[in-house]
Amino acid sequence: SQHPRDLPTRDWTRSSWTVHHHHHHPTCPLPTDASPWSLPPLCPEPVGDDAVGDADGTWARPASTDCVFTARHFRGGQGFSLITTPEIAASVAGSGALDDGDVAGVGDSNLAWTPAYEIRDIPGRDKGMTAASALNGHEIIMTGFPVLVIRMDFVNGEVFSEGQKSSMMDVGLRRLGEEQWAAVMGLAKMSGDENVVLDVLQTNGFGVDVGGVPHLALFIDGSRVNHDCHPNAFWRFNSNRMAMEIVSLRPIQPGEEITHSYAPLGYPHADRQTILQPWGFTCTCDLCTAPEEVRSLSDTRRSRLIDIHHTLGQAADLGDGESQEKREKRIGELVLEAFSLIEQEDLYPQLVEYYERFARAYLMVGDAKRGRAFAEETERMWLLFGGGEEHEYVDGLKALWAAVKEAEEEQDEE
Ligand SMILES: C[S@@+](CC[C@H](N)C(=O)[O-])C[C@H]1O[C@@H](n2cnc3c(N)ncnc32)[C@H](O)[C@@H]1O
Repeated sequence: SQHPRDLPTRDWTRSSWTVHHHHHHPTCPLPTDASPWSLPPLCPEPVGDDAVGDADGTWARPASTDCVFTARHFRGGQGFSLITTPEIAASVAGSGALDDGDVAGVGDSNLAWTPAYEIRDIPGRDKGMTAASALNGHEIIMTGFPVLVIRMDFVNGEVFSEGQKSSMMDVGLRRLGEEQWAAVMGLAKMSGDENVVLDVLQTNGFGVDVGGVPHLALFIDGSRVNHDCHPNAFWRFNSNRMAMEIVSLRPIQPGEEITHSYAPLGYPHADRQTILQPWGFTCTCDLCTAPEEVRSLSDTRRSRLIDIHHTLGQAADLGDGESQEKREKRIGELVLEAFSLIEQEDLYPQLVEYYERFARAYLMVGDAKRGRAFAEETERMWLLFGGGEEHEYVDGLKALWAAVKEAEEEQDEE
């Protein structure tokens, strides 16, 4: 994990949803028609340091070894290549995530539709995304579909040699045609790695979950969004639709640059720099270039907010031996202070996480009523930021509601 310490902040800008298998096909095609892959998967025999071969020279490819899968027709011909295990590829194919039928904006002939954004030159940052017209808060600015999705362990592991990885990535992209190849090669690169596709992926990849497993996803337009520590947008990924959305956090003026934070929100300056190191740039956003006294005030507030998060996580020990009333009062003070800090730092998206902290702190000292109230707020924020009922924290919320019910039952018994 990139987190420099045990920090509370959920990374809204790097969020993702996992594949749920509740897609319904309107028709029942023959099994042989069901495969979305337009080419046979490419499954080379791994020769990396961690590849397993048999001593007697015979070799059987382990079932969970990565292959290159390609769907050329994906999203009206954009095309899509996936480097992952056959099991995960089968779950993606079976979930209907690659069908174009019910994906808005694909395949319909609404020529009057114009995107809400433009890709433009931004001084000092090469290219960036700007608003084509005025936007409200919580508007979907862009829906993007990946050209390439690669299993993280394939990239980081040593089952395949570096040469094999490089050629598998090349093949995956080449199979999408000259236009997509050129578009990807034109994206920002930072490391100068001789595996150019890997360099592009490290500079522009979005960490997403597919089949509950970490993958890196590459989007052409989505790659042009620059980082800001006080962003006006965030992104989310829905693996049921293989779609990434960039969503406004607040009203945006026409021509204003659209940004999201590559790092989780809420960290002080030094931590942010550490987190951003893998991207290889020094952040020039307003918060990072603010006068020293402004920045240090912001850092103080952020550090204090993180402290409160830790303290509330151990609310069971808070004012040990004190009366329940005193402990609830102490929690109430910390909750109010956290609210004020979140407002001053404009960390509104962080509330989704802090509300759960507040709920759990109250439950820990046996205050089921306040616990329930903050659980409701947590759920409301998840629906808002997750984009509806299909958000990624469904299981987490179930656990939270179970804890609320347990506390309520205990109270009834008293
Ligand atoms: C994912 S790309 C963003 C789009 C990029 N500007 C382009 O022209 O394709 C990431 C790169 O953009 C630049 N960048 C993004 N946010 C920045 C920021 N806040 N300050 C300085 N450079 C930034 C860095 O060069 C970084 O490696």
